[in-house]
Amino acid sequence: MSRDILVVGGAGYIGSHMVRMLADAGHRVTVFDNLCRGHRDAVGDARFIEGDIRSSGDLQRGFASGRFDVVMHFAAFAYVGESTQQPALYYDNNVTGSLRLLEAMREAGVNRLVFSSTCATYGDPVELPITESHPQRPVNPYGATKMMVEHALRDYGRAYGFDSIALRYFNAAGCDPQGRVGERHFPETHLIPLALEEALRVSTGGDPASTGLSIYGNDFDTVDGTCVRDYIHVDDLCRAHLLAADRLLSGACRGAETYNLGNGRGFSVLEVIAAVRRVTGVDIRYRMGPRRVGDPGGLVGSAVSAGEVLGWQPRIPGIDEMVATAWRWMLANPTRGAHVGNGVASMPAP
Ligand SMILES: NC(=O)c1ccc[n+]([C@@H]2O[C@H](COP(=O)([O-])OP(=O)(O)OC[C@H]3O[C@@H](n4cnc5c(N)ncnc54)[C@H](O)[C@@H]3O)[C@@H](O)[C@H]2O)c1
Ligand SMILES: O=c1ccn([C@@H]2O[C@H](COP(=O)(O)OP(=O)(O)O[C@H]3O[C@H](CO)[C@@H](O)[C@H](O)[C@H]3O)[C@@H](O)[C@H]2O)c(=O)[nH]1
Repeated sequence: MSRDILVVGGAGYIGSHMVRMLADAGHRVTVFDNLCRGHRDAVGDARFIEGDIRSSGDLQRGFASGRFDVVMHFAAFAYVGESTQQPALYYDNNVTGSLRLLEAMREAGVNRLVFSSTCATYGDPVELPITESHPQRPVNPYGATKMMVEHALRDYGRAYGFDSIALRYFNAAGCDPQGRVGERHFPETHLIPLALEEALRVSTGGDPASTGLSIYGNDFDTVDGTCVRDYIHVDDLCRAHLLAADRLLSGACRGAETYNLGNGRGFSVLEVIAAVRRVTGVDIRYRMGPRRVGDPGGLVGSAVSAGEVLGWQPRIPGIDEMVATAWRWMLANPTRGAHVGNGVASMPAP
């Protein structure tokens, strides 16, 4: 059945993949985004409202423009490192912005939300794989902001009959296998696209003075000392959102629920670089650098609950396949649309 879905932050990396998947599934999609880190052309043919979630006025305008069955909320700042340097930016955008969105939803009588949460809410794991009941003790401001929104969702569920599903993603990776959208962060901070940029640079004979990729620490208690993360394909994440929306619409979710989304398998930074070498055939260079503040050593998730309750299973679990989808997109879009990019490090008040 076709539904009206509001995708907040739909011009960003994961959001733009979601927009494609919703449209492919026959839903009517409206995107609300202030384009501070997203791209207007990533939204495709979907209806677009330019607005900031920190502005109640912008949100009222957005909700007045239609009736929405479900809201999917991707809008946030999402860099662990940046959050340790500029926490104010993160509390303002991720917490204040999300609270304004919840209030605007209440005012508009829309009470179904799928929220992008993160494994960064767990902090340093006390046991692996991490299940949803693992203690949440975030070790960086980014994780703290997402945990605060989860708490608000629980309280809204109890008090206001507000139904929500928070999906705690592990590390999003890859691009649309059909090559329609990709990952376009400026500057890029994520490991896989950075390694692929390096492969592209080497294979096209670019800047020989480049020092290559820096690995943030090799003294963690992991298989080879570098950080281990559970990478999950962006389309698998988006499919979980479709299933979560179905669950909300069926009335089966009452209050706030949370599910991990990961593959249950971790890869170290060195193993990711090895995968990038296999896929691209390029011997990319790297150097060992210091740890990045706020990085836990190993994060691997259990997504058993998402399987049991949502019926979700990853379809692209292999690291090489994930990397290959991102590499194909990068080869086809070597500048990643930088001419229409923005990606400013801060943004003005709404
Ligand atoms: N990328 C990952 O590995 C990952 C992992 C776990 C959770 N998440 C979460 O998933 C969501 C999407 O992540 P992403 O990697 O696609 O990020 P992204 O930066 O590519 O996309 C975020 C989008 O939100 C928009 N936005 C930001 N602040 C806004 C505001 N105040 N008002 C309106 N729009 C605003 C940006 O312009 C951008 O289009 C985030 O909430 C992030 O915390 C991401
Ligand atoms: O140049 C680099 C970039 C990253 N890393 C390491 O690679 C791993 C992955 O880093 P990155 O790709 O930056 O992702 P994370 O910092 O793990 O954060 C992502 O994944 C989180 C879930 O784990 C999400 O919540 C965040 O939004 C998302 O940015 C980490 O161990 C980093 O220390 C390096 O060694 N060198």
